[in-house]
Amino acid sequence: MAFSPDTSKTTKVERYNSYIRRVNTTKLLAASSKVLFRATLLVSIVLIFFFTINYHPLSNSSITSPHRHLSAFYGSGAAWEKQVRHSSTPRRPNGFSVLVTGAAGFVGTHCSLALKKRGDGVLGLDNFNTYYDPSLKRARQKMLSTHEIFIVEADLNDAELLSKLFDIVPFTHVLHLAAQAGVRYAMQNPQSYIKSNIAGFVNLLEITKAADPQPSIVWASSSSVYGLNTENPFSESDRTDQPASLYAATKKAGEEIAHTYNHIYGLSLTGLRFFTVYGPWGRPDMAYFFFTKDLLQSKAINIYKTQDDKEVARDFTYIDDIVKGCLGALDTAEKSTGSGGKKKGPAQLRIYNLGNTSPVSVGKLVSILESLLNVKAKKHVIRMPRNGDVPYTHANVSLAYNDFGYKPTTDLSTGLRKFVKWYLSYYGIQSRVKGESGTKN
Ligand SMILES: O=C(O)[C@H]1O[C@H](OP(=O)(O)OP(=O)(O)OC[C@H]2O[C@@H](n3ccc(=O)[nH]c3=O)[C@H](O)[C@@H]2O)[C@H](O)[C@@H](O)[C@H]1O
Repeated sequence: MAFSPDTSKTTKVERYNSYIRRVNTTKLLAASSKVLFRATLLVSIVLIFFFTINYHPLSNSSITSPHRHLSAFYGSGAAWEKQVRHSSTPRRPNGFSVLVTGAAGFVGTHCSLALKKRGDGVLGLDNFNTYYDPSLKRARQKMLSTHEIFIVEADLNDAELLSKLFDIVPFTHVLHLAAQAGVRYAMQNPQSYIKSNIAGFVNLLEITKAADPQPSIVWASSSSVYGLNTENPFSESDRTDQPASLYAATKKAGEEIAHTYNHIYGLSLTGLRFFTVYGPWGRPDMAYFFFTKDLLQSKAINIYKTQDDKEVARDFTYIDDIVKGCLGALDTAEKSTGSGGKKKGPAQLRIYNLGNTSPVSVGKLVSILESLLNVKAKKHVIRMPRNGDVPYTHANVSLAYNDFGYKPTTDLSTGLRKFVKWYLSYYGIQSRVKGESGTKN
């Protein structure tokens, strides 16, 4: 018989020890789950508090919006609703009621004014982000408010607020100009382009598709969609599948997204490809604007040339011509065919170039500014950095001419003269230009 030790005592002791261990573990688990529960509760409270205070759809490291309240804040209160209704009510028979997104922006401000002046109702929407000097946006807002145009401060991605606006106002049209602009900045802050130009646009389309009545939408695409296109001039039927920058790619994506919402929901959509728009109240991030600033401060400027040492040129288009194009597109926009998100028939889908049809080199632009400002530029002619820029743009506008009589009438010298006059006046700079007032009004 094999030796077998008596294990009955040791087994009892082990069982007892094991029991004690289990009891201790259970106690420990209970205690730790209490601690865990409390910690989770605390973290949740902190997180809820943090997002309530700080969440903003456009928040990112380099662009901020000062308006960080919840949408419920904007959308509450009888006084607020009264302003929304008052601003958006047309004052002419059969006038439009237009929601202008990006109303504190350059093109948005000019279009809002033009619509209001002819008797349409205009409600603005803008997030007043810091991509460029927000004080200029505030000054535009102030100017619009003297014409009884109210701007709601909110982001395109704020679905709750947007639906509230559509609950209050039966908008006939949306002029969608809010976007992350700038070709070269897309390399620094790519996400801001996705947030505004894609997510924001889709959010707007989701709200408008569900609105009853559905408004007609006119929106800003860009000449940059032509990218590396070599046809000259650029026509709407040319290829646009070679964007040179993320900005261009998001605008091109917008055109495809517009197709989808038109196809599924019957939204009437018109995209306008703007060609380098300039003029009074313009954008400080654009070359003509910061060249003016730098020339006046005797700073050197970089003038780009192509990789094969050719001059870079743009079809610079004056703001008043663009405004006429936007109003023409709104006036000829057919009604959307859906209601409450259901398509009832085919709807209009359009794309137009809005350019000047007359490209001018950047060198020529600088020499016009030199003569208007009466200064000599310190020019550095350098090869265009590989940052999304294209060598030239040139619009064929015959489609817009045929459909709504679009005909640009302002040449670059005339337009820049008006810009310089505004610039000197706005910044209170003593004029060196004969006959120009340099006092801020
Ligand atoms: O049509 C559009 O859809 C776009 O137009 C505008 O882009 P662009 O045509 O690139 O205008 P802008 O930056 O003023 O540069 C003008 C010229 O100066 C050259 N340029 C620029 C900077 C510089 O330091 N030196 C220089 O030579 C530069 O190479 C270019 O040839 C809008 O900004 C954009 O948001 C979008 O709307």
